[in-house]
Amino acid sequence: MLVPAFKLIKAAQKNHYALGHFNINGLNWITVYLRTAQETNSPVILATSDRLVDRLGGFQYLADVTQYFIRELQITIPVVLHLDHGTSVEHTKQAIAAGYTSVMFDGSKLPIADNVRLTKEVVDYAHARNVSVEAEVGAVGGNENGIISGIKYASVEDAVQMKNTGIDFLAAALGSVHGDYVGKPNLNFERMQQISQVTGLPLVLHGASGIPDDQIQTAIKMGTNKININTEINYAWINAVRERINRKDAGHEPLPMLEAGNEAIKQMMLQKMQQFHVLGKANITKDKVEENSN
Ligand SMILES: O=C(O)C[C@@H](O)[C@H](O)C(=O)COP(=O)(O)O
Ligand SMILES: [Zn+2]
Repeated sequence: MLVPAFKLIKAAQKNHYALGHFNINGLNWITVYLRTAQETNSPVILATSDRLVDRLGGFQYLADVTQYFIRELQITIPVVLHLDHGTSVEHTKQAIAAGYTSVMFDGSKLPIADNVRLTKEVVDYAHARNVSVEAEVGAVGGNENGIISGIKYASVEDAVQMKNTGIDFLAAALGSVHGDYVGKPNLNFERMQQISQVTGLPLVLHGASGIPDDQIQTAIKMGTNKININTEINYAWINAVRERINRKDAGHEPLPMLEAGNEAIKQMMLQKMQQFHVLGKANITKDKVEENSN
């Protein structure tokens, strides 16, 4: 069942766990995520990063193929199809028109006034169509050739301004980095808790690959209810496929190689969902979804 994130994120907030947000990098990712979430009776967020949407086939293809697999694989757990790091208001509208049930508008590179104004436009458009919205304040860092740059810690004031747009969840950047960390992550948990308490919003942790378990647990305690994972899943896939290809008996059939990658995605996803305490939580959220779907 494809659903918006409204009820799922509220259930996570109320019950102190985090939804897993897993990025799609090809069709295999979609089927493995759906099957693993179904097998474990867990709600799941499938996300496509705006920077990759065209290369993956476009919004309509991604929405249609996800719906197709949900039907064919008889998936009954709640599934959110989310636009990750939407780069423009126009793209969030295109994703919604294609059937995405949740969108992120990423205005983190803009001055806060512009970020707030454009996010509000997205919220008005999305909510009128029963689609949930994530926004970002501060900026998540990036790793470019081993050099970390672009980290900007979110302020409480910016978070409050963003809350007033009516968003459903907030990526308050507090020291996390997309891709590999150099040294230890330096997250500001005190600010995280403050933003959570002052805004009352469920928080989103981007760049969660490579963050040690104790910090993930602290983030959940401080109000994080959605955790984004991409890099670690991709490394798991790459390493498994590489190992399978390099075997002496590798042969020439691509499928066993891809299947080794699928299994690695599954194991990493399971590990993350266990860490986020979301395993088996589909019923809490499913009841809420059904209760509120009219
Ligand atoms: O790579 C993308 O474009 C998606 C990621 O930014 C995702 O939103 C995310 O935050 C995952 O972080 P990672 O696990 O450090 O790649
Ligand atoms: Zn991200």
